[in-house]
Amino acid sequence: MTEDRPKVAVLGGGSFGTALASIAADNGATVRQWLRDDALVDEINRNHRNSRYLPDFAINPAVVASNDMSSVLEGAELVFVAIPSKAFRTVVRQARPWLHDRQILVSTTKGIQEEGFKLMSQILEEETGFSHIGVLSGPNLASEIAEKQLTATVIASDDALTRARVQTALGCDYFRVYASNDRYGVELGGALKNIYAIAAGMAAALGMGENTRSMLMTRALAEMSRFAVALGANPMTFIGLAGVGDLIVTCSSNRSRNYRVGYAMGQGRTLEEAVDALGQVAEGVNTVHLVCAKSREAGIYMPLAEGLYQVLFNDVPARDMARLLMQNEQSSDVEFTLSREDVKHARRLEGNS
Ligand SMILES: NC(=O)c1ccc[n+]([C@@H]2O[C@H](COP(=O)([O-])OP(=O)(O)OC[C@H]3O[C@@H](n4cnc5c(N)ncnc54)[C@H](O)[C@@H]3O)[C@@H](O)[C@H]2O)c1
Ligand SMILES: O=P(O)(O)OC[C@H](O)CO
Repeated sequence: MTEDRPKVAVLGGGSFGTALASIAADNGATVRQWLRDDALVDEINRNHRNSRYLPDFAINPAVVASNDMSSVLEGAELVFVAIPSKAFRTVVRQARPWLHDRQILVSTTKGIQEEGFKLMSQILEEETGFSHIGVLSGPNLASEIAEKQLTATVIASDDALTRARVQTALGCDYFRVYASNDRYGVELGGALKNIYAIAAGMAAALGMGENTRSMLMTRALAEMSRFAVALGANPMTFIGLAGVGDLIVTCSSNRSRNYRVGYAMGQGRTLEEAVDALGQVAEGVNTVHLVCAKSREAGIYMPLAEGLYQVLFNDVPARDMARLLMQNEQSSDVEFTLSREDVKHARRLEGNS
């Protein structure tokens, strides 16, 4: 019976918003999807296709698209916001008149706002003041979800109702939803891994080997967790799907937009050419800029992010940067068990003996 079905709204007509809307519909929800583009609205409603963002995907016909925010949000119990970080606050403000505090609001966006280094769920909180707020993040390439490849994600919230409602609305035989109460860590993990995916794409284009790829991902994880812990996240979150899980998929797949930007640059394209050719959002380009500024300000050691910054914005060749990074001071493997300072100290003692 239609009345018993959860009512879900998805804001955003890109690849992830479209994939998510279809999962919720497959799972029995009544789903409305908001997007700006009239032609795309029409295509989704008539042909159940989104040829701009997910051309080969047959969208569940129960998804109804509209560019009218009020009709999309009317009666919605669960609202997913899948809008790139640069436009996130603007769209939440547009939606605000039709949002209310009994709704569950969930960000799926893996980016950071420049002003105040705000994560998207913090923007949801600031713009609404509501308490049922969460973040959905994990190894979730939209195009694989569209193929119904078996996939898992994380709903992170300190609100138990938010976690349970999202697990019920999205969990199905091809999509598992795990719960976390470290919203900040899960959200930071999703944003940070995009930086290293760009570097991994570059390394692949330059023909670097599997040892190199493994070193890059593992040191990326050390760097991400160092940064996140300095900002108050739980380091254990980074051994989960939204940490190492998302890092693995994004650093390994040419379906990742961030990886593709790095790959194109490794083949000799400029950053501008690589981003233009993509035609979709690669959040990591902006994130590396913001994270490097933040880590310099807070004194957090981030050699990989800094190296990538030099390659992206100061024209340092990627291969030269890789060589420079290999000459850095020898350090600790897992610094939560052996600190970097202890390694430095031992090396000083050795030098003096
Ligand atoms: N695509 C994925 O595989 C995937 C998976 C997980 C999370 N995400 C995250 O989801 C977020 C959204 O990504 P996506 O993949 O759907 O992006 P996308 O590039 O496929 O599409 C972006 C969508 O946002 C819309 N948009 C942009 N500016 C807008 C504005 N001012 N007002 C209204 N709409 C606007 C575009 O028209 C488009 O419909 C990203 O932050 C990304 O990190 C993406
Ligand atoms: O295509 P990307 O690089 O934005 O990555 C998509 C998802 O974040 C993968 O989990």
